[in-house]
Amino acid sequence: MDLQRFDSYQGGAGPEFNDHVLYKTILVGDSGVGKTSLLVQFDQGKFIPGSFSATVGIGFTNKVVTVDGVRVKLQIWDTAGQERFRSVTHAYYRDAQALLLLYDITNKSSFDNIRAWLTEIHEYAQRDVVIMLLGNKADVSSERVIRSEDGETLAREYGVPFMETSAKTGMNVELAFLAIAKELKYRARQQADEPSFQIRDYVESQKKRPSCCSFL
Ligand SMILES: Nc1nc2c(ncn2[C@@H]2O[C@H](COP(=O)(O)OP(=O)(O)OP(=O)(O)O)[C@@H](O)[C@H]2O)c(=O)[nH]1
Repeated sequence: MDLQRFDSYQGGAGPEFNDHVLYKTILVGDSGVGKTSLLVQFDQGKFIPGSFSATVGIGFTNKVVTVDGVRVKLQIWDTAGQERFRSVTHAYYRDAQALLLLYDITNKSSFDNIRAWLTEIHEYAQRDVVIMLLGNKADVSSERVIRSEDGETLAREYGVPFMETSAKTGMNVELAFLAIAKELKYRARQQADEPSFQIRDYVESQKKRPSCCSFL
C-alpha cells in the first residue's frame, strides 16, 4: 500500500517528544498480510479496500495512547514485506522496542514464513524486544487456511502473545497496540521495582475471537 497517501504518515526520523515516553514499534511480515492496513485502521479507524499496492521502503506513524492514565507515544514503523527490501528493514530492527509480526490467515506461505521471520528478528533485533504474533484478515472466514489453534501453538512455542486481527473490521487492532504499549510501560517501571505485567495473560483475557467458525 502506498504510504504517502495517508495524511498522518511522516517520513524520516524524529523521535524528539519531550512530553511523552516514546516507544518504537515495527510491523513485519510477508508482503500483503496487511501491515499497512492494520496501521491505518489503528491510526485512522478506517479500512481502505481496493487493489493491493505494496509498500516501498519504510516509514512511520506516531500515535499517542493512554495506558493506565499515562500518555505513551508509539512510533510505529511500517516495513515493506517484499524480499527485495529486507536489507533496508533489518537496519530498523535494532532500534525497535516492540515488533508486531503478521501473517495472513488466508495465506499458508505467510504463516509458514513466520519461523524465518523469527530467525531474522532474533538475529537483528534487541534481545528483549517485545514480540506479538498476529493472524490478520480474520474477517475472511471463507478463505481461511490457517486455524486459530495453529497460530496459538506457534506463538506458545516461541513464548509470544498471539491474537487474530482484522484490519478491515478493526477486530483486536487497538488491543494489539495497547497491549504492546502496556508491556513496554510496565517494563520501564519494573526497573523501579514495580510489579510485572504479563502481556500473554492480558491478551488472552482481552482478545475477541472471530464470530464465525467455518474453519478448514
Ligand atoms: N479482508 C481483509 N483484507 C485485508 C486486511 N488487511 C489487509 N487487507 C487487504 O490485503 C491487501 C494487502 O494489504 P496491505 O496492508 O497493503 O499489506 P502489507 O502487509 O502492508 O503489504 P506490503 O506493503 O507489500 O508489505 C490489501 O488489498 C488490503 O486491502 C484484513 O484484515 N481483511
